[in-house]
Amino acid sequence: MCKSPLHDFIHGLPKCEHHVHLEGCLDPELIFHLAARNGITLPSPTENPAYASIAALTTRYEHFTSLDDFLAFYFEGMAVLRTEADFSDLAWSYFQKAHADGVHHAEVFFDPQVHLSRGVSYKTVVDGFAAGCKRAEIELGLSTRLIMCFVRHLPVSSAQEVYEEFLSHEHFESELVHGLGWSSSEVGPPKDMFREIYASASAKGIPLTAHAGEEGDPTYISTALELGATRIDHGIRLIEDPELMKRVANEGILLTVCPLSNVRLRCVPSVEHVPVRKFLEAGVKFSINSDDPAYFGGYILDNYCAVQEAHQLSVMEWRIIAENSVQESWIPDERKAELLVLIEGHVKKHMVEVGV
Ligand code: HPA
Ligand SMILES: [Zn+2]
Repeated sequence: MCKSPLHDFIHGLPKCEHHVHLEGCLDPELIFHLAARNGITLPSPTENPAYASIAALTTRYEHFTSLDDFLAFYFEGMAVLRTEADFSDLAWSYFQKAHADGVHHAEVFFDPQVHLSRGVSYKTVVDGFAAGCKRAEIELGLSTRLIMCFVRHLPVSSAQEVYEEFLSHEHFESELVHGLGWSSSEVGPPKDMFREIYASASAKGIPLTAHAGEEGDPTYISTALELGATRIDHGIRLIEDPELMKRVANEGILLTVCPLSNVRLRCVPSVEHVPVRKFLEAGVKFSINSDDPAYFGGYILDNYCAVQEAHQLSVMEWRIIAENSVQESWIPDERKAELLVLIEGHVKKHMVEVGV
């Protein structure tokens, strides 16, 4: 909870989340619990003292030194997920928290390559996550979308395999998996490593996004756009290239900004340095998201609150953020219209309460 007089308004503001990795919702307690349930040996504390206890692991997460330092824990942690129930329980626990934070629509990432590499099938992963999504739609009234991410630290051939599996499944036809993205290590592997896959997916009209401009410079963003991404995950380093920033604003490309993630991964020294105001002034559309909430110290409302404490936004600025989040969601116009009505009603109610 933040100290802002707008806290209740921000809490109740209808939100869309576009950048959350379901595997990033696996908190230390659940890691230890699932390791025991599935008979999986976590790294021994002599190998890595962070695994000495739930408390030690939680404390270690407060000291990531970079994206890759975090990713080592993230990929190690997800090894405890084995059964369809593990995946559906994890998704359901995220959706309950998101719902409590005022989320009405959530587009959620998952990383099948990493699960396949340890013998868990694509079907187990997708069926489990999809069951969690369905439950959230029925029991909580959320709309949801699954976005499959390719990871940049594994060979392109592994991404190609999972892309073919995605195309061959009924999931593709039924749009159970709605869009594609890429994530993992940014600086190091070739910027355009997914060129062929993105060209093929673009030609099929599949919505595409990409992690870029988190640690990497703005050329990572321009490369992602050149390859067909119509949305950019993170993108905070866009402010270093004013010309590209104009293009992103003119084309209405959404940045899915994750303030607490940026601080924990040392991309910025504090939330004050996340260029929220510069983006608002330049007309760049962005949403505010949690990324890997179990690792970065907060879910979506914590991120909204951190932005409010750092940037003191007005009701009208929050309205713009909320409306842009709806407009750039990958949902039909009718659903957008429903969500825009909710936002308008929420703003009006607030105005009446404060006597404006
Ligand atoms: O913030 C991130 N960046 C890149 N890859 C990721 N995978 C999970 N979270 C992230
Ligand atoms: Zn991410």
